[in-house]
Amino acid sequence: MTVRIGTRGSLLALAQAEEVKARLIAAHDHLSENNIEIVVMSTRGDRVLDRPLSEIGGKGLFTEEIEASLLSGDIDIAVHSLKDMATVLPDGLELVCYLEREDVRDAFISAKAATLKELPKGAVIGSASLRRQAQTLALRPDVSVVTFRGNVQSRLRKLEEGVVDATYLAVAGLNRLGLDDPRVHPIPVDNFLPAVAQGAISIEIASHNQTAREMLAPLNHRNTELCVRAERAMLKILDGSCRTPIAGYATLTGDQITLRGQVALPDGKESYSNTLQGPTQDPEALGHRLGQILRDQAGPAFFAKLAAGV
Ligand SMILES: NCc1[nH]cc(CCC(=O)O)c1CC(=O)O
Repeated sequence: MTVRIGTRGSLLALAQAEEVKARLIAAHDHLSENNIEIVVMSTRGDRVLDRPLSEIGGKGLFTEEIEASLLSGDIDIAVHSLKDMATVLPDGLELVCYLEREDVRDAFISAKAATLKELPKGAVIGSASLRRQAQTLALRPDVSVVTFRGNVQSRLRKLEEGVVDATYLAVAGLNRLGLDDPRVHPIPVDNFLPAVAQGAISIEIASHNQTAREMLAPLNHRNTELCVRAERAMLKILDGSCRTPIAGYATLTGDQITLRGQVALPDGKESYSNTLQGPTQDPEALGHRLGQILRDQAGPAFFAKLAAGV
């Protein structure tokens, strides 16, 4: 039997698929280079590069083709950056495995300054993430944020070409690619709360695929799973559409999860944050509660402004 791993074709996605392959081989005597195949797929999100993700319709953008192949049995498992995954999966699919989370922080990337604060007045920052845009404008209302998409390498190239003065990338992605660059300045999470599930790799299977489920069980990192489940439950309450700037980060101490969350307007002029603790028995309940608290805190006027496209 050959195990087929589906993935997107970016260098980061490939590195993540290779990591899962190596872990499977290490965990199972019957698996080797000879019976695990990495199947590279192109998704709509990879092909449309000239528009912000929030405009093309975030949900399923990077996953549709891969998920169809899981359901048809053309592949057995799919490896994803969990932060790119919708909170509700199509029927018949499941996330069954979470690898230990990498560095969760964003990095500020610039040759001109080590922090956003030190950038010259009116600087131009490239980012397609509404969250990073909102967090940036909240700290520096004078800068402009321009849409800036593409894979990690192409974004670094645009920085080199001087298209922008700075950009952001997740430290996890840079680490997985082995990129060590003097322009990379990790930002403390307290100053710039990361995206929900940032730094976590998750593995999706068709629910009926018992073989895949059992094969992946030894790869699961329980603490990561509990934290990202709480984060994603919060995200689900606040917005499934990717049009709301949302940040969330959970940590675990003993049997308690501490979950921090934030919602903001894209222009950075309004932002609401809160922190809540709850037991590891029910990460979803914690996420739901914090999501509801943030929704009440922000109030109907906030969501009306969001809907109006402020
Ligand atoms: N949205 C693209 C994406 N999805 C996952 C990562 C980085 C790795 C991770 O967070 O797991 C990135 C690039 C980035 O935001 O810098």
